[in-house]
Amino acid sequence: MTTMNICVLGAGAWGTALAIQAARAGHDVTLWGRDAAAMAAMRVGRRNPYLPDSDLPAALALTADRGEAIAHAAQGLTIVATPMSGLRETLAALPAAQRVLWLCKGFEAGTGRLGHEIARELQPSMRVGVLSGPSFAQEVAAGRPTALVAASEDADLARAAVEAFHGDRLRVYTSVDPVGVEVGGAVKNVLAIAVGVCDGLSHAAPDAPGLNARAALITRGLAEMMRLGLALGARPETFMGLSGLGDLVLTATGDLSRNRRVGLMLAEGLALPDILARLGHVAEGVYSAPTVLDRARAVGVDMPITEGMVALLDGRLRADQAVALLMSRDARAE
Ligand SMILES: NC(=O)C1=CN([C@@H]2O[C@H](COP(=O)(O)OP(=O)(O)OC[C@H]3O[C@@H](n4cnc5c(N)ncnc54)[C@H](O)[C@@H]3O)[C@@H](O)[C@H]2O)C=CC1
Ligand SMILES: O=C(CO)COP(=O)(O)O
Repeated sequence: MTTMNICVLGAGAWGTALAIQAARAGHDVTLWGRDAAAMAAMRVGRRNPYLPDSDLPAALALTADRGEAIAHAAQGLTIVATPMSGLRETLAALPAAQRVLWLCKGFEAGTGRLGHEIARELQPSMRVGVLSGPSFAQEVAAGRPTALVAASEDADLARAAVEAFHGDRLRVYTSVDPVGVEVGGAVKNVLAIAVGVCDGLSHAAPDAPGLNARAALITRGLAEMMRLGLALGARPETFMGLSGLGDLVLTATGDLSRNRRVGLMLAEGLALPDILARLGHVAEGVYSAPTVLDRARAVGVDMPITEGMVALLDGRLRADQAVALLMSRDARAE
């Protein structure tokens, strides 16, 4: 293995977990976080409060100086690990020669753009890609087996992602379909909210939605994700892979998912601001849902589950009404 200089920009749960993974693999890793006091505390305690059960490897460098972190990876690999809302600003701050992978999953609020579309707008010559797939940060930090997919039009960049993270606990597959990988990652978050709502309602009454409804939502959700992806130019097989079906199953059914937990709490009748305060982490589906729907409408794609979630998140429908609306749709061919 060749040792690589890697910087991870964003010290939340996922950036920290992958920084731990790359440092354990023997790379020279610098993790940047924007909160200087939090980074100083992490330097002393060797823990990130987002991942309270995982020690930070001694060799992992921690900084609140973004320029220093970027310079460290000038010849290596830069990982953008901010939420979707920070991707634009972070990409704009990078030199064009930097090789960059981002981890965020969503459509940008306001513009409705995917990560690769933002990169094309800001840094057309930059070598870029996305790392996605079913992966709770806590499990990766704990060294539990995980498989990811690195997607880029630049084969060398996808190979660099494999070199940075692939190991006996973390497999990294490559893909040449960043559009499909990004659409999967963005839409599954909205669908996970929907499945959380369904599961949260399941004890409300003997005829409440149960396991049958959950399986139907996941399957029809996958169809909805795929319709949008194909309309945006993705390859159909990508949706059967790790970033599509894989991440949808994980996020919709795994209680570590923040998006699923948003759905469970909406089903309890909690207000969205209270839910987000309780979560303490980003739940991208909340911010992406309206933009997923806007993009779908712009290309003439029907996304009824997403539409129901947008109405619920807006406060136009209650949780039970959003689910009832899906059941009241006209019969059609699968
Ligand atoms: N946590 C997980 O298991 C996984 C998360 N992801 C994705 O990774 C992205 C980040 O998620 P997490 O790390 O889990 O979020 P988190 O909520 O744990 O942490 C987000 C961190 O980003 C920082 N941040 C926010 N805006 C920023 C900006 N503009 N510049 C710099 N830092 C900024 C916050 O201060 C916070 O430390 C999201 O898009 C999420 O969907 C993807 C796979 C797994
Ligand atoms: O993307 C994830 C797992 O692959 C994390 O999902 P949540 O953001 O819903 O926790």
